[in-house]
Amino acid sequence: MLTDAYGVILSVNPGVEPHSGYPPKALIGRRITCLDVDPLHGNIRLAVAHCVERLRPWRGVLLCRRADGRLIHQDGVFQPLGTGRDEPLRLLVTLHDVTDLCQQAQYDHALLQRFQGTLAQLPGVVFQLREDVRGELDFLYLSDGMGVLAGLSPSLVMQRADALLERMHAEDRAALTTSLAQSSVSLEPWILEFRVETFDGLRWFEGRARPSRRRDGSTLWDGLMLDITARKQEEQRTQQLVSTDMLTGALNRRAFFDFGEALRARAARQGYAVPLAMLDLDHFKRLNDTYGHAVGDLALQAFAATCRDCLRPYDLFARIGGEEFVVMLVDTPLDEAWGVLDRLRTTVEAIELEMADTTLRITVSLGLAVLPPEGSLDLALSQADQALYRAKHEGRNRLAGAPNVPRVRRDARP
Ligand SMILES: Nc1nc2c(ncn2[C@@H]2O[C@H](COP(=O)(O)OP(=O)(O)OP(=O)(O)O)[C@@H](O)[C@H]2O)c(=O)[nH]1
Repeated sequence: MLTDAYGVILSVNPGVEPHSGYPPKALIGRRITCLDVDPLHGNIRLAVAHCVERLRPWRGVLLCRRADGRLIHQDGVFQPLGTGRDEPLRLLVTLHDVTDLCQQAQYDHALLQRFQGTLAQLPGVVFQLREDVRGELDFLYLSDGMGVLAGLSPSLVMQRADALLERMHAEDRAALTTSLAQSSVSLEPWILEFRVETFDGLRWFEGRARPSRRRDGSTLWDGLMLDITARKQEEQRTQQLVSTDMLTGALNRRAFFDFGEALRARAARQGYAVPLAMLDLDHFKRLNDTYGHAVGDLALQAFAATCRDCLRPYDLFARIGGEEFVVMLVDTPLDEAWGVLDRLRTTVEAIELEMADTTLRITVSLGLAVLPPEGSLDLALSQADQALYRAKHEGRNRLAGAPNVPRVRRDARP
C-alpha cells in the first residue's frame, strides 16, 4: 500500500483484504495507524515518523487488529519514496502476516524457558562438549548446575573450558584426556569419575555422555555431570572398613595382598625393586600370658602406631597375622630401607607401656627381603619370613636380611 507523509493511505493492493479483513476501498483515505492495535502509540506511528524524519526505511514486527477485531502479527516494511525536492514524500508499505511464525516462536520460547527451568532444578550439570579436529575442547552448553555444584559460572567455563579443567585433580585430568580420546575414536559412551576443587573443597563428579561425530570432523558429547561426593565418601568408608584391621588400624591381610599386588605391578612396569619386611613382636605369648590379652592388645596398638609414625603415609603397612606385620617401602632404595627399618626397631624398643605397677617394653624382630621388578610377592614374603626367622634365632630385637639383600653399613645408622 502507498501512503502520504502523514500515513494517509493513498492506494492499496487487493491482497490487503485477506489478512486485514478490510476491503481496499474501506482503507483509502484513512490513516495507516488504523490497522495498529494501538493507533496512537503503536509501532506503525513510529515507523511512519522514522521514515519521514530520517528518510530511511523501517522494518519490524507490528501487532495489528483485523477488521473483525482479531489480533495478528505483521512483518512490516516502510520504504520512503520520492525523496527528491519537488516530489511529495510517499511511503511504500508492505505487510506480511507472520502470526503463525510469532506464535511458534512464543511457543518455542516458553518451551525453552520451561526446559531451562527443569535443567536448573536437576541435581547435576547438563552439558554439550565439543572437541575440534585439533583436539581443542570447548563447552557449547552448560546448565546452571555448574554454578551450584562447582561454584563456577557456566558462561565462564563456556568461554574457557580450562577454567574447569584447571580445577580438576591432576590424576583425573590425565584420565579425562584418555577417556575422551577413546570415546571420540570408538564413539562409545564416555563415563568418568573425577574430582574438582570447588568452593566447598574437593568434590567427586561422575560424567556420562554420548558422543557424535559432526560433519566438520569434530566430536560432540551430550551429557550430564552428577555430584557423587556422598556416594564416594560412603564407598571410601566401606572400603576402609573391609581393608582395615580393627584393633591396630593397619591394613588387613586381604588389603595387603590387593594393594601389594598393585604396588608390585607398578614397580614391575617402572622397573624398580621394592624392599619388603616382615615384623614380629618378640615373646608376645609371654606378655599375653603374664599381663593378659587386653595388655597384649594395647601393645599391638602402640606398636602399630609407632610403625605408622616411622613410615611414610604411602608405604604399605599391614597386619597379616596375630603379631605379624609386613611393610612394603615405596620408592625406597635398598640401602635406605635398612636405615628406615633399623630406626623403626629402635623406636619400638623405646616404647614404654605404663601399667599400674610397672612399665612394659616391647621389641620387634624384622626380616628384610626385596621384591625385584619381575618378582613374585609370595616369594619375597617367604624370603622375608626366613630372614625374620634368622633374626629371632640370632637373639631377637634385630633386623636380618635375606641372602640376596646385603646390608650396607653406611645407611644402617640409627
Ligand atoms: N593380645 C593379643 N594377642 C594375640 C593376638 N593375635 C595373636 N596373639 C598372640 O600372639 C602370640 C604369638 O605367640 P608366638 O607365635 O608363640 O610368638 P612369640 O611369643 O611372640 O615368640 P617369638 O615370636 O618367637 O618371639 C600368641 O600367644 C597369640 O595368642 C591379638 O590380637 N591380641
